[in-house]
Amino acid sequence: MSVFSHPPRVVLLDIEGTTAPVSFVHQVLFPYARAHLPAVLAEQAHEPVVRDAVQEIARLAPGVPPMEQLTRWMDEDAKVAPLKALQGLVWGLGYQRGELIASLYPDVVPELEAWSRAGLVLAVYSSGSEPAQKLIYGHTRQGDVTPLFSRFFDLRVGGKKEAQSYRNILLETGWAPEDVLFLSDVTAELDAAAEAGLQVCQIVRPEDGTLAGKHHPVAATLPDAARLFGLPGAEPHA
Ligand SMILES: CSCCC(=O)C(=O)COP(=O)(O)O
Ligand SMILES: [Mg+2]
Repeated sequence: MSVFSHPPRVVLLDIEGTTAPVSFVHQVLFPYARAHLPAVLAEQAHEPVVRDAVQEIARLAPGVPPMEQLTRWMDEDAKVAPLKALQGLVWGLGYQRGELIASLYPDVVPELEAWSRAGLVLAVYSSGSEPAQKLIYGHTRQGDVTPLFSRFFDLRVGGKKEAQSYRNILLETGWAPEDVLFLSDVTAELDAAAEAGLQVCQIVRPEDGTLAGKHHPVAATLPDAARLFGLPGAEPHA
């Protein structure tokens, strides 16, 4: 039974650590981007995504060679738009060549399908660029699951640790804050979303070694979150 009085109508989902294993992002996606970025930057300099990213790098880090700055950001796991745009471009090539296939936690697709069937609105908010989000959900081991999602939000609405970003999402969609449940593994993101009035739940995946915070409800899987928040589930609720 739910301990919450207002069942959410919208579920906004983080990706890394919430729907996709941290190990997949850090041991497969990030190294793939690191290996292929220099060639893509050199060979596709004329592409608008590359041109815009290089311009933005020059604005953010004047005088630093683009690849040097990108390497710094990758070392820091910085969530910056030009890096995220270029990583998305590289991953696109990887999925196209059949060198990448996206891994999601096993509970994710069945649960999202159950939520979608029940009429919940599903949306993504990740630091990964919108094209990168569509790629990951478009190339999962279970096939293309992008149709489950109505909206895709990335750093263009702002950083995930800032309350204003969540307010921007509410403004853009017209969603009422209390109707939206935000799921993430990162407590600072949940703090920001809660400040904007959203309902929040931390996804603490034991296999990722995520540490549970003290201030928000915690669930180990999406079905656990469904039980906590009174959402319909793929698994019958006890
Ligand atoms: C689109 S999958 C790669 C996600 C990514 O680049 C990243 O930095 C993780 O961000 P998230 O906000 O999903 O934790
Ligand atoms: Mg995350």
